[in-house]
Amino acid sequence: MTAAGASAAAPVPVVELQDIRKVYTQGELVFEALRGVSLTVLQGEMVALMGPSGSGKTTLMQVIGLLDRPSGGAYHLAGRDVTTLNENDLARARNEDIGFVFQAFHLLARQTLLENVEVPLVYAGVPPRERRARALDLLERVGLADKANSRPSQISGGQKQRVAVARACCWPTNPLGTWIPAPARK
Ligand SMILES: Nc1ncnc2c1ncn2[C@@H]1O[C@H](COP(=O)(O)OP(=O)(O)OP(=O)(O)O)[C@@H](O)[C@H]1O
Repeated sequence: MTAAGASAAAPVPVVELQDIRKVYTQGELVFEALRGVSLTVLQGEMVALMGPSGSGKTTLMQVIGLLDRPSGGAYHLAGRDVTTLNENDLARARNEDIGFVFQAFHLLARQTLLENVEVPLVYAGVPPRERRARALDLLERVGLADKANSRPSQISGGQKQRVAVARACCWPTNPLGTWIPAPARK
């Protein structure tokens, strides 16, 4: 037996940080919140970021989530250098490549759960019928399809979190470019 054809495909790096630094300045005060963070997250990997209060977890997540720019270092997201993107391209990358579940959920109070989940697809210009179908599919996956027309004020904290998870998964493509439909339902 030869090795050729027997080896599994190499895992694809999705997040690659090299020597990331973040400096906050307030007038004369300069504070170095990140001092050279290097991290690689492969496709399909689950990573938990842990550290004492004030150690820079939020700062790092804001950099990874393209909500803030690093002061130095290199960041490649799904193989693309994102440190040089302009604001429009950053907004597009946030919409297409990143899903966020915020601690406080940040659901839109006046919109239904279905409309909340649809939001990333509205920004991406996906036609209404398709985005409704996708959002409903995601609500089904988190067990909330029967509450699609409820508002955030009518559901529990755990249910809000599930809606936020569904919204975070609701992007036009995943970082590597494919939409994975739910398995057929009986
Ligand atoms: N906008 C800012 N201006 C100046 N300093 C900041 C700013 N944001 C955060 N910091 C400082 O940077 C450091 C890292 O903050 P960060 O919020 O990333 O920590 P954290 O690990 O998420 O903390 P916690 O677990 O308490 O939420 C802290 O010392 C904080 O005071």
